[in-house]
Amino acid sequence: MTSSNRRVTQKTLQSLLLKRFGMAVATYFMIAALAAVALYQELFAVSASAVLVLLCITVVSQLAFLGLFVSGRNLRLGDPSLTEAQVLVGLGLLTILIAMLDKGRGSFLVIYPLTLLFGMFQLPPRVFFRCTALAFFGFVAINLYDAYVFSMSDPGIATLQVCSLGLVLFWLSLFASYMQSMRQRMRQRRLALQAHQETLRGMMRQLEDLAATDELTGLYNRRHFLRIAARELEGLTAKRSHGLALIDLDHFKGINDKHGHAVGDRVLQAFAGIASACLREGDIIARYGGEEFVLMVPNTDADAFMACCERVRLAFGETELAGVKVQNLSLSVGMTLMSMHDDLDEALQRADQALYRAKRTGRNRCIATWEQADA
Ligand SMILES: Nc1nc2c(ncn2[C@@H]2O[C@H](COP(=O)(O)OP(=O)(O)OP(=O)(O)O)[C@@H](O)[C@H]2O)c(=O)[nH]1
Repeated sequence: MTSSNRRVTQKTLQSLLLKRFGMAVATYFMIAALAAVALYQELFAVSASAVLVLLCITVVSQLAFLGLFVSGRNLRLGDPSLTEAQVLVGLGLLTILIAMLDKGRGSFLVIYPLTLLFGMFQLPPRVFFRCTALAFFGFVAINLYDAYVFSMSDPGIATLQVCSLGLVLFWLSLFASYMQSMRQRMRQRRLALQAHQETLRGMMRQLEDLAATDELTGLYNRRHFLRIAARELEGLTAKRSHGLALIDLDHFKGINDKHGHAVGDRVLQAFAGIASACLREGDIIARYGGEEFVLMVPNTDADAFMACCERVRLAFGETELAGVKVQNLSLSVGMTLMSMHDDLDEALQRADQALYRAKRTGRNRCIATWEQADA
């Protein structure tokens, strides 16, 4: 991943985490409103100033989280979402709030599952179970303490509250682990699907290559050449020209007749290798059919194009096949230049006429249409 990509991903993650943090803060506001109602109804066993101290602790804890998110320090931690820490702080504050209450505890118990919901999709099942256990034992501890100091107002209701909280939290743990396994399965399916897509894309690429390539020589085939040559011609500007050449191996029938078809094939392959080695990246060579090839050299002029074709001709003349002595290998070339608004078929015809002239005047030579015009 590039550093700019990483930065974009981190920014998206941070804004998502800040949104979630905003939701948590909104929940704190709602609980504070509920606590205010309880205070008004005189349901607290402690003074209003003790409740105020708890409120201040809550504000400080949330400001600490906000500071971590805004400064980006959370990104240096193992879990940048700080989910476990936020859930634990939430559960701790809630347990203290409940401990401060006298009769209204039952109403605040529903906030335990609400707090735990924040961690349900994020926390691993083991950690989630630990959080629910802490919430449960925190509440049990409050009641045990009340019993110890003989301040339990209604032991029956307290027992019922402990049991119902235990039940709800146990169910929540099971549900969380079920949700996690569902997510895991979905992620595995998505990965498998991505792998299938990649294989399909690879197969498509192979098919495209096969459809564009001549099997024997590995060069482009005629159909593909015509397609890319037309595209190159479209992009041609007024002051530039492309070179187009038809290349025909001389007396190829004789090679086949004398050495056999297999050797003829090797000569065709040797030509493909030599021509590719002589050309530059961007030059387009293709098998036009039989022992005939077509070459397009983009953005060239008469001299440079002639030099290029001569290079191929001379290199092919020096070809040696391992294990067979094929003598006098040569080729003839018909060349033309294409300018803007030129027609590809017409240019191919011009090159063909030049090739015909090269054959007629003795083979093993490059003849250009502009030379015909000069002559
Ligand atoms: N080995 C082999 N031969 C091929 C292939 N395709 C075409 N040929 C042969 O190439 C020969 C071309 O012969 P001609 O068109 O008479 O041309 P030439 O013998 O090269 O004569 P000039 O072009 O006039 O120099 C034919 O015998 C075809 O059978 C191929 O894929 N492999």
